[in-house]
Amino acid sequence: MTAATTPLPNATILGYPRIGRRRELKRAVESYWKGATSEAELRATAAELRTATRARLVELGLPALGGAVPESFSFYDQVLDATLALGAIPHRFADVAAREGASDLDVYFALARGDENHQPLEMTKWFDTNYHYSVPEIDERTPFAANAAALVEQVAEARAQGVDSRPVLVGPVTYLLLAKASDEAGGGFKPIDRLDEVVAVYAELLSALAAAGAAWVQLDEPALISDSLPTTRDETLALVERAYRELGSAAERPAILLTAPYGDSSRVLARLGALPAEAVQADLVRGALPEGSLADGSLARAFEGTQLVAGVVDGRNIWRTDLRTAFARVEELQRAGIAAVVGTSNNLQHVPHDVADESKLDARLKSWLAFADQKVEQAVVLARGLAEGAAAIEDELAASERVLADRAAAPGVRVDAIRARTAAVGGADRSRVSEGERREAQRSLGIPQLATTTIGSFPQTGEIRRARAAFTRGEIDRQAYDGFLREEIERVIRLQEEIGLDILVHGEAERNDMVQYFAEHLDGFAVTEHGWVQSYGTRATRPSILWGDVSRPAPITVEWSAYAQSLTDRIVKGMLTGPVTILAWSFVRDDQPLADTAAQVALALRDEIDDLVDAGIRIVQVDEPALRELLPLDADRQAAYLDWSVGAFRLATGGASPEVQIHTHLCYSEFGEIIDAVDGLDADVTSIEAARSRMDVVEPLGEHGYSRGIGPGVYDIHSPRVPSVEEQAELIRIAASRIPGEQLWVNPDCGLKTRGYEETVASLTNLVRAARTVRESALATSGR
Ligand code: MET
Ligand SMILES: [Zn+2]
Repeated sequence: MTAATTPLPNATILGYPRIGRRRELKRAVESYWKGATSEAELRATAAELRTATRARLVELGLPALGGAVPESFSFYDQVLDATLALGAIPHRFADVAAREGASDLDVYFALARGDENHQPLEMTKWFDTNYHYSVPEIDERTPFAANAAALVEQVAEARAQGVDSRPVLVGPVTYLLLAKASDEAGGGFKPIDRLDEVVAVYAELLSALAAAGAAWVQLDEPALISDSLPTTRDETLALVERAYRELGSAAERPAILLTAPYGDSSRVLARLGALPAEAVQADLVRGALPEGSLADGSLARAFEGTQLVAGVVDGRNIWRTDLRTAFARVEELQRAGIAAVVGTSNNLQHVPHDVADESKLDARLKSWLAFADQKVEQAVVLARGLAEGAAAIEDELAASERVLADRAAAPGVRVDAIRARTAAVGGADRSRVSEGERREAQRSLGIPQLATTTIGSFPQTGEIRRARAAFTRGEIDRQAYDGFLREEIERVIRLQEEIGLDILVHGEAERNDMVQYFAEHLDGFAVTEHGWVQSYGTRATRPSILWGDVSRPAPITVEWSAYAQSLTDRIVKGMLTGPVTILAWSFVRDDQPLADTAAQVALALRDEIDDLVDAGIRIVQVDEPALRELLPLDADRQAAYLDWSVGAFRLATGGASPEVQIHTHLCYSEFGEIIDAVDGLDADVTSIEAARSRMDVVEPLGEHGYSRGIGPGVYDIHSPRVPSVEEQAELIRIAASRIPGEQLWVNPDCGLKTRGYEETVASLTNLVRAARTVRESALATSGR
């Protein structure tokens, strides 16, 4: 490095939400997509948002100078940003890039969303979060050429505002480990094979940033903490060492902050400290320091000349930090001779903007919460303590203690009756009679071979959304809204009868969201007004806050399911969201193990199943699409996780008598990895996503000797395309070649809520015909 490094200030954050306090970016981008605004207008809105963010961060106390303010804006996705910065445009998009007058932004959105002639880049979950990134497609011929324009523009924009910001980029190793080999890649090719070339392009990007005046750059390498990647952790570490030795030796570059967020970096931290990065961040919420490394001085030796950004403020959750404990940890590092500064555990993109925007939350609950802005303030307080001594922040430390004490003692946080009930749970509560006995008992349901059904939701039409909004705003009363929902249910039941489905659903029209709906009806949860968190691109969700002991004050879904069942002779499935998914898609309390929280939710669902059955429901589906998502990245923690998560599902469903058929639904493609866990759920029938992978999962299922009911999806609901009878019949045949017909169910990949009615009816009609075709040909060949 040519310029002398100015150390990072005492407080920083790894990134800030970029969607805008009122989701301004969503509106701006979607309006650009519709052609209602120009690229220049979109760019101007983006610049305004970035400028407002920097100003806000400085107002909250991050120093304007010295690289404390992260430059973490993205139009859509940070991995996609890296793809553009590397010029790594897949060949199949070369025509878009070559198009007359195509701007960088046109190429960018074409990759993200596809167009008439191009499938978009695949999307998948970013580490163990509910954020989805656009998966880079790399092969031997993918071009790499530095395109620093966007990064440089932002640095210049910040400087004009008087802010010396720190550009943020996904690091080279993580980028390539998250990429997939393109369809054109040769057998055996792995994107990471091209690390050296990619590092060379990063070196060019860094030099452009240095030239633009950036003092610091942040390179995120969460790959370092994951066991769920194509490389082992040791291999990943070796790759990171290779890459950063190279980057470190670049002639002209900003100082590098290398981050290892989202998990435990204790095994690698000392070696990261020894790299030529000027600062290294460790997630000290999820992770720890290397055992004994302070006492024996080894960490201090490794970090000589390197700052350690101590990620003590939780960037994944919305609770106020225990400042006293956090401060002690950073001070301890400093006392051990390490140049430690205060940071967050990860980018704050996973939390909402500002608690102050919530006008309807209970004031007491509100005082316990910290969204992004409050987290920044907390980091700033800790930093002041480092600079001026603990006495200078004693008021804040004491206030933080009071918040924790208030939270611990508040009514509803610990409810004796609920605790007594979970304490009394025994193994028997988690087990039903044997699978075989249940199969026998369920014969009375009269379910045919290759039974057809759906996953639960039917299209959420504009009419449904308008009715719900009118009800929420008080424009129509409960009676009118209920009447509307009943009509909707009746319509959906009649439609399914006409299409000829075997097992019906009520359609879930009453649900705004499969988790929030339950959160709104359970004690122990709160919902926010503006607590939006980006899920992917312009999509955001509003996770509920699980703050107290959970119980069910009254039945939730029974009225709707029972009404649907009263309309038809066919079986209507009851439809619940499972305990793990409810936890995964909410902000959960951090004052007790997740396993305990899950058990409370499970008992509430157990009561709901009881009531459903009493009301005449004979099949209940408990959805667990997030089962895989919460699987820890750290292999050592996976067994314990599967144990409690599977246990919670079994506790929810374990009270159902043998003749009640329990279904579950999981939607993700890496199903093969957790077949044992799925088997452990002990559900009678499981529906899974399989259409896009053309039934890849039936192979491992066959090998596993899976003996339960299984419905591999034959209709990909992610697109409006209508799959033909023959196409769906072919998928059923592939499944039937590995799985006995008695076990096989025929269903779509997932719920239909995002689809329109026209394509849904056509696709389901074909699905029912496909099942009939295969049934008939099977009967013909078996001579029955
Ligand atoms: C993301 S899984 C969705 C399951 C839910 N029952 C639905 O049909 O929408
Ligand atoms: Zn699903």
